[in-house]
Amino acid sequence: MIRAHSVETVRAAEAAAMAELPEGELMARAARGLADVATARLTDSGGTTVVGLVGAGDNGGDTLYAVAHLAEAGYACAVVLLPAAGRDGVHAGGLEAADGAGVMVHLVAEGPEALAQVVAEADLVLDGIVGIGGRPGLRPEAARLVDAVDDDAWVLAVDLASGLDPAGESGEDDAVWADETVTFGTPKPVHLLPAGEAATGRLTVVDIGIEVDEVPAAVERLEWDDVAALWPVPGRGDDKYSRGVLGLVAGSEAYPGAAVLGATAAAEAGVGMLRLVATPTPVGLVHQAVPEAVVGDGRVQAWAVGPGLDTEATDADAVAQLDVARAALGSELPVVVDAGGLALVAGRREAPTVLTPHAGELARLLTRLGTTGGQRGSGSASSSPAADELPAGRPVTADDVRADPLGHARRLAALTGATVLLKGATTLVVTEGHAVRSQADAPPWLATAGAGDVLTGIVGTLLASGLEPHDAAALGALVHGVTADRVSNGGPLRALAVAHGIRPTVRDLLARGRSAPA
Ligand SMILES: NC(=O)C1=CN([C@@H]2O[C@H](COP(=O)(O)OP(=O)(O)OC[C@H]3O[C@@H](n4cnc5c(N)ncnc54)[C@H](OP(=O)(O)O)[C@@H]3O)[C@@H](O)[C@H]2O)[C@@H](O)CC1
Ligand SMILES: Nc1ncnc2c1ncn2[C@@H]1O[C@H](COP(=O)(O)OP(=O)(O)O)[C@@H](O)[C@H]1O
Ligand SMILES: [K+]
Repeated sequence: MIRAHSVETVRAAEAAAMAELPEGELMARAARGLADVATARLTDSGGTTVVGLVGAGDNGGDTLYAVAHLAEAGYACAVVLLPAAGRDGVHAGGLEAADGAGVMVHLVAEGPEALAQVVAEADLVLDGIVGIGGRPGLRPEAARLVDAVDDDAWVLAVDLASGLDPAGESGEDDAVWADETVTFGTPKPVHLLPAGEAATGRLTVVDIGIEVDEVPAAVERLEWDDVAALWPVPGRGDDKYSRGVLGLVAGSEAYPGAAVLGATAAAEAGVGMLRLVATPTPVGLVHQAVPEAVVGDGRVQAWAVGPGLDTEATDADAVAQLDVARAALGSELPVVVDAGGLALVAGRREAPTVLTPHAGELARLLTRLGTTGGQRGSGSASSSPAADELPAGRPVTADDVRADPLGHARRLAALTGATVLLKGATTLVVTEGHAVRSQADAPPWLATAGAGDVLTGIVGTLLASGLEPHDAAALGALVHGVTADRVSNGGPLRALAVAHGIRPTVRDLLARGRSAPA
């Protein structure tokens, strides 16, 4: 599992480590690690020139020392000191090291054109403008230099891409767009959350000897090697009932295919037994595609409610199906609720519940439950001026959710007590009292109709086997995403193919776990 820690945790761990170490040792380790990564990238690309963008804090200090190492190794190195105070405005020890190594030092006072030319010549750019002490956004002089970076240069962000909110809660358009981020000690929330993940690029963690293992993480991400420990594997004493029966309330005369996708996914994920509650057309299709499924209501260990459910339909079959859906939501059994089922969510549910909206569904649900737009989510550290200018009392929109996915997912989790799995390129899993989980395993090809129905089938299977909602949701998102990546293999995919890819994917992930060292 990748664990990201808050800035406060990192500062405390840094202080504890510094108390035990000689002055400057942590920064020396950070700079050495940074220079090693930079050297590896320059070796790969055949690059020879390095430019460091240096801000006022210790992030600039790391950068100055790293550039000094690179100059000593023979690379042509320059730095641009961004503070208006010039040489007096940056880390003194770092500047001394850079001077001593023969690094060319440029000041902002030289003017934007001259500096843009310096930056444009770099094969590798070290972004040391700000780190965890930074406020979101770039100042104009920094933004101009960042714009001047050559498209082919490797942009290496020091600790985090400058301009991003270190907590990863507020999005920021004006930030460095890194090819790679070298972070120290532990990842920070921004590296794993939607607001910062894309600008972070590849994430490399350098060990500098700070201790955070015992401290709760702010954000977690399950990795392939976590699957074996979490995935329900049957034992000798199991039967189909003890493994977990899933009741799938899905499919309608209007959207029959969703039931096939959900049922196929559950069967492929190895559900003990599947009961389908649907109207005649989806029942007929599922009979063909998933002969293992049993039709009709009955005893189950968990429910999956919603794929292709038509809550507007009024014929007798649909009404009977909707009655089962409402009864499932009113029961004390675990439920995963998706698509049409979300329209039936009325508020808090005490039993284990996973809601799996995309941004538009989350917006509609929050609006219906009485939340309004025009303010940021409860989890947001700052409020965006654009959002504040909106009139209070208007409906929450999908754009509101996209601007602050974590804040809105937290709001729904607080309103319903449920685990909220917010779908997107990075899928968030939010449960009150737990570290946020963030999974980014899928290729963009997964953004295709029906993909969500497959996810519901997987998460339902995991709930039926007894997994906690937080684990079922994150593990389901991981397996869904990894399967999509394998099925896509760089090209288009269809939802049914993802469903059919689950079995070999889970088998291979379990085999990895068996061969991994204990
Ligand atoms: N923690 C650890 O274990 C270790 C941490 N290490 C390193 O220290 C870094 C943290 O250093 P830090 O605390 O000095 O803060 P940092 O990120 O350099 O920025 C603060 C400065 O930037 C300025 N500023 C703020 N916002 C701005 C903006 N938008 N645009 C422009 N300027 C802005 C602000 O000045 P102000 O404008 O407020 O006068 C202030 O002076 C950390 O990320 C890591 O790299 C390593 O050495 C090893 C061990
Ligand atoms: N850009 C993207 N990159 C990777 N995965 C994505 C992207 N956009 C959406 N997804 C994933 O694709 C799936 C789409 O599900 P959903 O929107 O519910 O589709 P449907 O309702 O048609 O089944 C979700 O699992 C979501 O996380
Ligand atoms: K930085």
